[in-house]
Amino acid sequence: MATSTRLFDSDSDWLSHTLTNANESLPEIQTTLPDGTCIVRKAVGVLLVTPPPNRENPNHEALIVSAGIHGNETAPIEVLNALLNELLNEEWQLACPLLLILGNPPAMVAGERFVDTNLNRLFSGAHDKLTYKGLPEAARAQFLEEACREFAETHSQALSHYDLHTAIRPSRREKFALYPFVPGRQVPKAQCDFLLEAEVGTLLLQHEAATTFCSFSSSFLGAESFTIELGKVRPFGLNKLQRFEGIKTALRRRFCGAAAPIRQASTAPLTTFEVVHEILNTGKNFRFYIPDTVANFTEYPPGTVIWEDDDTCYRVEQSPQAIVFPNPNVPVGQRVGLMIRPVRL
Ligand SMILES: O=C(O)CCC(=O)N[C@@H](CCC(=O)O)C(=O)O
Ligand SMILES: [Zn+2]
Repeated sequence: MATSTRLFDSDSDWLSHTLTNANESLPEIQTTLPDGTCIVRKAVGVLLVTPPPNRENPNHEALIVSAGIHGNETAPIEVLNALLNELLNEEWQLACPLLLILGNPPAMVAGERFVDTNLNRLFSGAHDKLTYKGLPEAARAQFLEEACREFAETHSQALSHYDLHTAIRPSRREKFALYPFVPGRQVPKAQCDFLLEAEVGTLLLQHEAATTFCSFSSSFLGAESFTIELGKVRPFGLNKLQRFEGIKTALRRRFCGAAAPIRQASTAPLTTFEVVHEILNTGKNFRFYIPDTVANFTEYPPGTVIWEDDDTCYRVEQSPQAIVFPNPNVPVGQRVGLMIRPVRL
C-alpha cells in the first residue's frame, strides 16, 4: 500500500535516488504535488504520474516513456529526469497519465549495457525462458511488463510508448526510430509528425515481432510504440544535452497536453526504411564481415557478402542494403545486426 510522503531525499532527485537504490526492493510510496498531481513510486526507477481527476486531457492519451533499458545509454535518462524535475518544480502542469521508467538501474550504476543479460531481449514473455531463470534482468522485465499492463488497463485513452535509447556505433542518420511489427499495422500520421517534432527524421519498419520492450507494448497492449535512437552512447555527464532538446521539447508538449505544432511545408518528411534481414549469431562457425567500427546506415552494393556460416552465405541482392546495429559480440541466437532498404510509406 502506498504511503504519502517525499519520494526522494531533499538533496536528491529521481536519477540519484535510482542510482543510490539500484539494487534495493523498496515499497511503493506516493506523494501529491500542490496542484493535485499524484506520483506513485512503484519501484526503484518506476513512477506512475497522474494528473488530478478534474484536469482536461486534451489529447485523450496516456504515455509510457522509458529510458535506461540499456544502462550505458545515459542521455535519454538525463532527459527524462530533467522533465520530471521541471514537473516537480511546478514549471508546467501535467495533462495526461504517465508511466516513467528507468529500465535497468544496476546496469546504469555499472555504466554497462546490461549486467547479466540484455534486458531488451527479455520481453513478450522471453523472461520466462529457462536460460534466464534467476537473473535480475528477467525479474525486471516481468515487473515492467506487469506495470505497463496495469497502466494500460487502468487508462483507456490512446496509449503511446516511447523507449529512448542511444546507439553504440556512430550513425549516418543520427536520430532514428524503430516501429515494431504488428500484422497489418500502418504508422499513424500523428506519430510521424511527433517524430519529426522531436527531430527524429528516419523511421525503420521492423519485419517481425521481437522480444524488445516496444514489441511487447505494441503487440500485447495495443500501444503505438517506438524505440527511438537519439545519438551515441556516452557516460553520465559527457552528453551534449543540447542535441537532445528536440525530444525533450516534444515530450514536454505531449505531457502538457498542448496541440501539435503546425508542420512547416518546408519540413522534410520521414525517410523510411524496412528491415529485409535480421542477422543472427548462428554459432555454426558464424563469420561476420562488417568491421566493428562501421557507422549505422552504411550502405553495401549488391554482391557484398555480409556474413556466412557452415550452411548459409548472406549476400546483398538486387539493390543496395544498409546495416544498422552491427555487433558480433552477442550470444548465439541473438541479433548481430539488421539489413535494411529504403521504402516509401
Ligand atoms: O547500437 C546498438 O547496437 C544498439 C542500440 C540499441 O540498444 N537498440 C535497441 C533497438 C531495439 C529494436 O530493435 O527495436 C536494441 O538493440 O535493443
Ligand atoms: Zn539501447
